[in-house]
Amino acid sequence: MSSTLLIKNGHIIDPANGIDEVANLWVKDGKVAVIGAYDGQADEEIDADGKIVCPGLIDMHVHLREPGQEWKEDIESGSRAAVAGGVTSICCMPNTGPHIDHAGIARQIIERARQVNLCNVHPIGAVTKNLDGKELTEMRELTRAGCVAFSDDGMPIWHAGVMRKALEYASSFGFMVIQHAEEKELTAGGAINEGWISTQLGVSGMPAAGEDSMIARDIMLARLSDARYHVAHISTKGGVALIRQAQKEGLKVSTEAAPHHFALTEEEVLGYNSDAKMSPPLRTEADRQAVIEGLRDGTIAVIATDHAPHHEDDKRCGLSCAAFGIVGLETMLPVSLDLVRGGVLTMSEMIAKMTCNPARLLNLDAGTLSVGAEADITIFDADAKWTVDREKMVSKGKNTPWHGKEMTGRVTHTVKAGRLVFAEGEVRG
Ligand SMILES: NC(=O)N[C@@H](CC(=O)O)C(=O)O
Ligand SMILES: [Zn+2]
Ligand SMILES: [Zn+2]
Repeated sequence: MSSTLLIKNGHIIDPANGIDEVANLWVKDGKVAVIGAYDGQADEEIDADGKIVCPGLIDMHVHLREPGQEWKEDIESGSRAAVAGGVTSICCMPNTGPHIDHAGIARQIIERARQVNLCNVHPIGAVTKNLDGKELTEMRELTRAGCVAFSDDGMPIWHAGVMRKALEYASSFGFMVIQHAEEKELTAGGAINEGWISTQLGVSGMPAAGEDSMIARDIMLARLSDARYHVAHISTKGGVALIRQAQKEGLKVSTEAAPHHFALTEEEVLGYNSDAKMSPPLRTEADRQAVIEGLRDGTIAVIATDHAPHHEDDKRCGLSCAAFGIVGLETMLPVSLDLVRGGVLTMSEMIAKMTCNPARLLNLDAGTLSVGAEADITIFDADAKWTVDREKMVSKGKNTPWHGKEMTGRVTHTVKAGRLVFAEGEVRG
């Protein structure tokens, strides 16, 4: 049976197709059918007057914790948090238990995500077995099982020889290696950024040089093999400068920034707040400004959350011992809208960093409102105000640094393949 959905009078922004206009959007049988005037009767209507209608958001850096740590998050709760945040496609990192280091686990995750049936879940395969940085996984097998990139995220690919092989091999079939850039010899034992705040608090720090030196080495390796290299969650001024230079040289190097790294600084940890502890850590104002400049000039093509849910027990044990990571899916959009309000990005540029840009890097068939495309659509009110309440988060993880903070901008509807999966503050299905 055929079904139609009409999204009426919304401000449609589709960066991939250069669309930026108030119009009607018709969805037929789960696909984008028409943008513009069209007379007809729809089975379902959404009034999007005064709202923005864009391709469903893509978050290419998420920790779903399943299999292995389902008390922190699972594929279902993570998918629910995603659609509550307007996200219709997520890439999940392999630091699960077991790790996504063989095809069977990747297939299981995809199968479970299909059962949950809320958003697309694309696994990222491990670079090395057990994420221990020594022996490469069966990378080709992982891509055949549905993995869209490779990373040992949580851990760096430390050995230069292993990294070189991974870059060469992944690139030979067009995939990129995503590096958690951290020189552990410099960061071991650290909990927050190294600087005057770590000194004042008496907490061990992680110097920016730990991130910069790994990125510098990797760029040399990417140059050596003309490989596709992507830096996860970039946080330092030096790192952004290195990536910018490598791109000028024509290397196939890209990066992403997480909302916390362009919105917050290390001052968040002054009250020993472990919900502001993550890896890489919140840095200085100069680093934050450099990340913002990188987003502005295009060096940083993608906004990705690094959604890293943890249980209370892993967080409420003091700054030094608390787990690294914060949740991000449900606050990604309003925090990023500050870039638009601050004149850093146009609305279309911001949306591109969460839709067509990650889709291009990962070869995903998503992130556009092209006629005939799967109707994954996010509708939001850019001016709606709401207050973050950790207890009301859809994610199992309540570890947000924004608890009690007012946000401007709220997702009102999320549509997945033509089906309303989030509306009126409720996840459906
Ligand atoms: N970002 C974090 O602080 N934590 C991540 C690991 C990671 O992204 O490196 C996690 O898995 O908890
Ligand atoms: Zn990481
Ligand atoms: Zn991560």
